[in-house]
Amino acid sequence: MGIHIPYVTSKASRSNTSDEVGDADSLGSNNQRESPAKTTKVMLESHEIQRAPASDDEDRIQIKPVNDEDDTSVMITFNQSLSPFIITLTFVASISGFMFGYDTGYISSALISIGTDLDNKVLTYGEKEIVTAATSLGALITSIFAGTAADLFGRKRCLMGSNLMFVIGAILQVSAHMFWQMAVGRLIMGFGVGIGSLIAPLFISEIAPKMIRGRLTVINSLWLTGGQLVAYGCGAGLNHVNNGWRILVGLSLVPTAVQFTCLCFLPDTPRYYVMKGDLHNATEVLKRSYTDTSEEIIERKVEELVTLNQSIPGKNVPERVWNTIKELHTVPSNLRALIIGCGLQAIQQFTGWNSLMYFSGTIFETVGFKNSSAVSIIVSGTNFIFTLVAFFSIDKIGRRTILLIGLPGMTMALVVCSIAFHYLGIKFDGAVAVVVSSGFSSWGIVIIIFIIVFAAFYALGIGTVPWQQSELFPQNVRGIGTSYATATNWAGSLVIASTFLTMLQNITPAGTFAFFAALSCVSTIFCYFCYPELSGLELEEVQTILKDGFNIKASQALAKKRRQQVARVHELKYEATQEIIEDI
Ligand SMILES: O[C@H]1[C@H](O)[C@@H](O)[C@H](O)[C@@H](O)[C@H]1O
Repeated sequence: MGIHIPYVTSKASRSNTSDEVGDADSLGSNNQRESPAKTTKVMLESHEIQRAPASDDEDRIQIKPVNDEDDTSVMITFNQSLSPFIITLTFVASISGFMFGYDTGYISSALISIGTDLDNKVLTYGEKEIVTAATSLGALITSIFAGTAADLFGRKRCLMGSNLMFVIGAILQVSAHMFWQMAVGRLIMGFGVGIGSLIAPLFISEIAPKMIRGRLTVINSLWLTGGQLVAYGCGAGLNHVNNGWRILVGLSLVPTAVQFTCLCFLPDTPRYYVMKGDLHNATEVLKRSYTDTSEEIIERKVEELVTLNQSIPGKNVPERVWNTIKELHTVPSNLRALIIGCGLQAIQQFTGWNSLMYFSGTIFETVGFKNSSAVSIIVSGTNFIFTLVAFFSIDKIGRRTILLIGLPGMTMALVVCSIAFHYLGIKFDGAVAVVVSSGFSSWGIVIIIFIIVFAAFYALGIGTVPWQQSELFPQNVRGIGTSYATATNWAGSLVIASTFLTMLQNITPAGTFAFFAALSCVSTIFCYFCYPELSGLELEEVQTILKDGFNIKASQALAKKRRQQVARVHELKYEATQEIIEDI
């Protein structure tokens, strides 16, 4: 029994699509390789299906293997549902996301419950800023090197190294009685956070089937925002427990231990094995990832990875690193990718979200809410829920669209908060905030509501999209390119964490929120002009889009077309399955 799935040739697809996508198609088809016009056999749900040359244009599946890394991805996608092995790898790698979230989240409650436990005195605003910012500083330092380290030592070993940093950092904090020990513990924990924040999305993007790469990467963000939520929840629960903050820090050892143990039994990514010349392990991992895919396709996939690996120039490691850095800055499409990658990460941080993450307890206490932890849970819960909304919309609605909904929404919410803070009238008496109109205020309610609205728009767009950074860069500069972008994230986080409370004091809360609103507004303009729609695009298409400009219109047309094609593949898959069922 055979079902005919018409074969695609790039020539045919080009002639078919030119009027639909105009510029986009001519951009997308530049470097396409001709698919062999021969009959290929593929397996669908253990039944043999034949791909035959198409006789008429209408029936052709217009998916063309055009990317820089895997001609085989389309075939694999056709044959393969998501395997338990890929799900396991994704979830284990995402524990780093959880650690990122938990470690940046617990500090808000800990700052309140530490009381006089360190140096027998209440922490000043400056000391609070140092303890908070130490983690961002640590993360900044390691994120600069983590991309190169991942290529040298492997993604898995880097993640395991980050686990060790988490353990050392947590032990130092749990046993701290002096402010400086606490700060050093936070710094070392930050080393782990920086490595994990870069490697986890990279790891996931390297093992994910292309068509759902966006979603699987958002799983890491879901764990991240989930980690923040859990930290707030535990923080609220332990608020009145003596030394509760020590338990809060100690709890972070659990996910670290789980990840380390799991990683002992799991492999690295196929791409890393190929880089090391270990083709046997690369093949094994691919086989376990794509259990329904034929050996022939797996072999071709490995060959493609090998070809790509050879395209990185240089005889030895330092030369290759140097050439990669040069290529990142001198190839125009890479430079544009870098501008977008770093730009989005900078926007994510400089629009102020983390000031709420780190200091929401302090802010809500300032506006008169006694149960500040409960409000913080609502805010981080909103962040989590809207990351879930992003998970469902990032591939369907598209990255650019959700960004351009999110940023104006954030601007509006920040403007309202700024106005409300103005009328609430907060003054600083030394380091202590004093609300001018004491008692319960309706402006306080407005602030809480619009901070929640801000959280929703943030999580939907800019909180999630920048972590898709791996797709911006071609394989040969991906490690270093994502390192730059991640380092930008942590540099921004560091600046915000170390200046926010000082800003509140010096330019007032109204001024601080107005400043963030202005940055959100400028960011909307940046994204409107510079961020193309990348959902559903093959990686080489991303490069081609960025070759001679940001090509927004062309990218939108191409993304739309790719979505239609994927829908058509699913339709065909369904029809084929139906036919098999009928035959039985
Ligand atoms: O994407 C994440 C997420 O939005 C977190 O809530 C935030 O704290 C991080 O800084 C950010 O990178």
